[in-house]
Amino acid sequence: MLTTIFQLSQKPRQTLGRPMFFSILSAATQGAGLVLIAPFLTSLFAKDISTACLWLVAMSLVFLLYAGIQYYAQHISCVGGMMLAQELFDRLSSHIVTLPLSWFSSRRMGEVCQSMTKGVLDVMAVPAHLLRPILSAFVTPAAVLAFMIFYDWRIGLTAALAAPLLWGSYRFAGALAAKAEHARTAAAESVNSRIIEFATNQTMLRAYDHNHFFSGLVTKSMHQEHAAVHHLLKYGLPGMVLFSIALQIFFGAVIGQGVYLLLGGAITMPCLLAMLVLTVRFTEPLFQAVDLGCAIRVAENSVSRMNTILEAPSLPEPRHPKPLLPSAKPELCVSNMSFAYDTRPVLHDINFTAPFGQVTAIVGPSGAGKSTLFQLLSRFRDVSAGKITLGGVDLRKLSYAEFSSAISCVFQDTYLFAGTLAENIRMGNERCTYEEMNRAISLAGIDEMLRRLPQGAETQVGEGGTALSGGERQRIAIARAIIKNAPVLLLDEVTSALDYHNQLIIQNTITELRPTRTVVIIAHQLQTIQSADQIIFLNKEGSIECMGTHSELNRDCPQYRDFWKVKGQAQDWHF
Ligand SMILES: Nc1ncnc2c1ncn2[C@@H]1O[C@H](COP(=O)(O)OP(=O)(O)OP(=O)(O)O)[C@@H](O)[C@H]1O
Repeated sequence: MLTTIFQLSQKPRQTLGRPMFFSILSAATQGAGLVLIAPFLTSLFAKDISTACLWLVAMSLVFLLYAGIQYYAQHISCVGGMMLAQELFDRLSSHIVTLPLSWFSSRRMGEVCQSMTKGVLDVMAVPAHLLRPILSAFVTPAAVLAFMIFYDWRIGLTAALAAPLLWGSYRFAGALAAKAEHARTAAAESVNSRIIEFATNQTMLRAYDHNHFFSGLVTKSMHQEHAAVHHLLKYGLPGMVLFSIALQIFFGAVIGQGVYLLLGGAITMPCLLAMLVLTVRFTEPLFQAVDLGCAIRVAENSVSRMNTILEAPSLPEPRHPKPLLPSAKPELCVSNMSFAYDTRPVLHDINFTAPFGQVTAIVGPSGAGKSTLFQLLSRFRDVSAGKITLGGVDLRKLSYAEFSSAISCVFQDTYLFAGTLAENIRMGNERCTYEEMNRAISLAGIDEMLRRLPQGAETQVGEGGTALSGGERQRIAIARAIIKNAPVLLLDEVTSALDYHNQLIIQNTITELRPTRTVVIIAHQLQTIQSADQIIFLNKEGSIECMGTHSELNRDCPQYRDFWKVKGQAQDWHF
């Protein structure tokens, strides 16, 4: 596991190397201090008080040195642990943002949440709290064992022969619990996923009075986690018992041989006492290691889960020394493009160009693939066949930074971050001037709304923008996209949450932005797209049925005409 953490860390010397070095030094000094007990006891029993005093002073000095090294080791271990936690968090978050959307699912939310919170803390505990006792558990007994062999080779040899038995039972105890620990972590992730769903879908759950039903599901997954913990205890306990038995055998063997040698006159009583004291000190760190075994396995599991996330392939991110986009007025071009979710084809042989300075609208019946096309244009997914180019460059060849600076998106589900309205708008361009901000606010039609709020743009929007209406959230998102000032503007259902008055404002905004942007809109409202320069009409099969202006399609494309007729009838429905 340490090798894996070494590989995961970008500064392994600070996070693990130095803590390890000083932990080993501290354990070796502890071992040296412990072995001095033997000559001290021997001199004491021989009534050689002055030599005993000398050994006592030597022992005190070594323990003083040990205390100093241990303090320093503890300090740099904690610092190393915190650095490691920060590094892992940064690595995970910067990798997650490069993953294709297809990687995310409800189950994965639990995995990501668990890895980025508890997982990071579990791994941080390795250098911060576990490394030193675990290393002591090996280094201190090894130092004591070396001295025992030196002091009396027969007792030392017995201890050395018993060591593999201890090591074997330690490994066995670990292996037994590791599998159960894996199941427990999976169960904990499942609980996390359920809790995230429970907390984020309160509106729907209340609307359908399903809170009781869903909290039952949460409770069920919690019971599964409890069962996994019981399972872990069941499998962890026999290993620990076996290790304790192995320790008792070891202890018994050393005592037995010591007494045998004493009775035969081969060693003296002080020598036996010194050996027994050393044996006790030999076993102490081992007991501690078994206690910490569970924490080590938890950290091992967390490391392996983090690796699974970090090894998930990112959307390819090409790097170029120079920007590739040749034009500041790029057009979006979709050529022979098809897309499938896994094996399920959704879009077939799509061909169209969205020119600069024009508005291209994408319409079609539900399930035709409009949102999928939007995700492909905004490169949240990669096409399965064909290509999408921006300014003549394949999107897959553009770096994330270059692509992102060329495109701004407004999504159907607008999310605002906890903070002020101004902060949320400024996310589009943190360096925007006061004038740019005001222009975006006015273009998005939120100036009147801001005037009504007592704190204006400094009003807190709440997490997710809960303090605002759907339409207000959408207009803030539009202001955020305008302020970014990217040459391509992608809008998904922007007017869906707006009343007629605000729809008109947004349409005027689009008209005003049109000369300086390539605008692509996914629209469900007839009035939104009537003035579009080009309409792409997708059919139920996910192919382009026809394209042209509204009047051209109305004249030449019966499916388009029928589509709006049915939609118009639906809009005219009233109770
Ligand atoms: N993540 C996904 N995995 C698998 N299939 C999906 C996924 N998302 C959408 N689909 C399927 O792809 C097809 C197109 O969906 P899409 O959401 O793009 O249609 P749409 O035209 O935007 O529909 P609507 O107007 O109802 O929002 C649908 O049949 C849908 O079931």
